[in-house]
Amino acid sequence: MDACMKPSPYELFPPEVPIVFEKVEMILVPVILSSAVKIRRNCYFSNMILDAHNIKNWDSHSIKSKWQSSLYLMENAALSLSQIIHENYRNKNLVILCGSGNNGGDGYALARMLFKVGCRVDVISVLDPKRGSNECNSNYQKLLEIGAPISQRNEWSPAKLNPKTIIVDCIFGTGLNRPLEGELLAFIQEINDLPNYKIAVDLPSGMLADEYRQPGVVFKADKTFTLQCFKRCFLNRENLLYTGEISMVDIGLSKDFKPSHIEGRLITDSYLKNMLSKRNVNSEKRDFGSCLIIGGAKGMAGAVIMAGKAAWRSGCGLLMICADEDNRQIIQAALPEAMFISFEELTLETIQKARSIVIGPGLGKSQKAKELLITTLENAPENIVVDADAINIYSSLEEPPKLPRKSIITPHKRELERLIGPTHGYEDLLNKQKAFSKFHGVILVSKGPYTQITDNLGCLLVNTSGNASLAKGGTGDVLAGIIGGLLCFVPKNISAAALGVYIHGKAADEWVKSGSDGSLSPLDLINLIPTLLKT
Ligand SMILES: NC(=O)C1=CN([C@@H]2O[C@H](COP(=O)(O)OP(=O)(O)OC[C@H]3O[C@@H](n4cnc5c(N)ncnc54)[C@H](O)[C@@H]3O)[C@@H](O)[C@H]2O)[C@@H](O)CC1
Ligand SMILES: Nc1ncnc2c1ncn2[C@@H]1O[C@H](COP(=O)(O)OP(=O)(O)O)[C@@H](O)[C@H]1O
Ligand SMILES: [K+]
Repeated sequence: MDACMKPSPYELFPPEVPIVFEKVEMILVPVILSSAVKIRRNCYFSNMILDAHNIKNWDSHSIKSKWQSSLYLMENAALSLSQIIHENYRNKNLVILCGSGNNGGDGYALARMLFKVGCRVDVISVLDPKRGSNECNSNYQKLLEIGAPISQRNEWSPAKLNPKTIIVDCIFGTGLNRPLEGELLAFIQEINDLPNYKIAVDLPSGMLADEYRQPGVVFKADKTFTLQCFKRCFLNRENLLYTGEISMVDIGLSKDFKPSHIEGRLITDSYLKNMLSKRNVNSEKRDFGSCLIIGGAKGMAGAVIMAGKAAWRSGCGLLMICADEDNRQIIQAALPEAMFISFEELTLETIQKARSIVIGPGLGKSQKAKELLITTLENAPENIVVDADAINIYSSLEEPPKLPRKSIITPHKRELERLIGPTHGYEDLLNKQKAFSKFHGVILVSKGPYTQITDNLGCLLVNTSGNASLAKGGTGDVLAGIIGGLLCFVPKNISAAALGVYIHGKAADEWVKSGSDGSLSPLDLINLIPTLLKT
């Protein structure tokens, strides 16, 4: 490509990572009708991660092409918000804190809709609406007209608030352009000290939409309902401290908007739907390839057993486990589906013939492990997952062998730092992760909440499934196994990585629907794979 020609954001992403508007059917209570009636409504979520400039342009574009007036768009945004808040919190007392920009406008419109259907809402004008945006002032007037209770900030004492009241923050959204100061800063600090459950609309106030590192005081929400798309600042996991759990709300922005820059894309349910296909009636096991798992040093058989079970459930046709001879019996008893070979029995032919390889779970850091890693990397096909101890050994080598192109490396935070070197803050980490992916031509899966995947093209994919129940020993082995299994038949490695992290997280999401988040065992994830892969 001509060096002067910047690729469009669409060219940057491979075709197998398309922009999608995902349709999700939600059952909602239409608050403007009657709370007894439930309707089904199709919501659309974009998987684009955008900066504040592009979000603003998207709003303006949608107003011009679809809504005609920004008030109509705001009305629709508030309608979606009111439906979700009514559905989840209708029996609670709410206090809505409103600023003077359009985030404040959302707050006044939201309060009107909730007030009309009998919710207990108090509204606090944190900033003077009359000196704010037209949309804010107009919605303030509409709320006044219906007689809803509105107080000014200086008339209201947060300290007297009932601890059970939910605080809804509509003070600042994407328009905040500098850290909070003076009275506002002190006000947010006072609110943060309260024990109440807190919700932020679009962004927690004080959070700068484009900044990975927040320089000032930010509202600390338990839940953030963000409008239409995932914001750049959410990429830094440290900001989860302020956002709490993030949910996206469809506000009806038009689908034909072309942003000038896309930070990355979210991995959502559409991946699962697009990637899965039924097996042909005349399939045979070799069509799905064999997955070879190398790991399981003495005393660490469990890691390869879990990775193997996960690969098996994810659809590979044949499974082979290569582990320490001492583990032969336990592995064969636990995984009769797999063939077993010891470290000594591993030949170059076995490595070269495998459709996919997972190396690392329970591998240990012995001299033998080191030799196995080097031989495997030098001879493996490109369908390889390098995980756990294999990453640690690789990072410690003075002259590491070349990583096979498009291999998938799955470090958690500490392993990532061993691989790419020490980092200073999220921006540095992301830049180094991207640089590593590009330089080595590999796919790096940085694990954790919102697992972030980078590839050789500079593409950033962010997973939306999963929860803290995954913070447990052994769940990483399961992930490596799932990706290894998928690599046997999913055509592109980036898709196998994205699909793997999504399924893994989704299994955890399914688990917490019925079990407590602390009780998950990695094996529970494996048991959930079959239903998630059902086409
Ligand atoms: N029509 C639209 O454009 C829509 C906007 N929406 C909402 O509008 C929000 C963005 O609205 P705005 O652009 O009005 O921005 P905000 O509502 O975030 O408010 C920004 C206002 O605060 C001022 N300000 C910035 N930093 C400040 C600081 N540190 N201290 C004091 N004042 C400060 C700015 O000058 C501006 O007037 C979104 O987050 C979203 O909630 C939604 O209603 C959807 C439609
Ligand atoms: N708080 C969290 N929210 C979502 N996912 C998490 C969280 N903590 C851990 N995970 C996921 O759990 C897995 C843990 O992997 P890893 O740390 O390698 O575990 P182990 O080495 O013990 O198998 C990763 O897929 C990671 O993304
Ligand atoms: K807000």
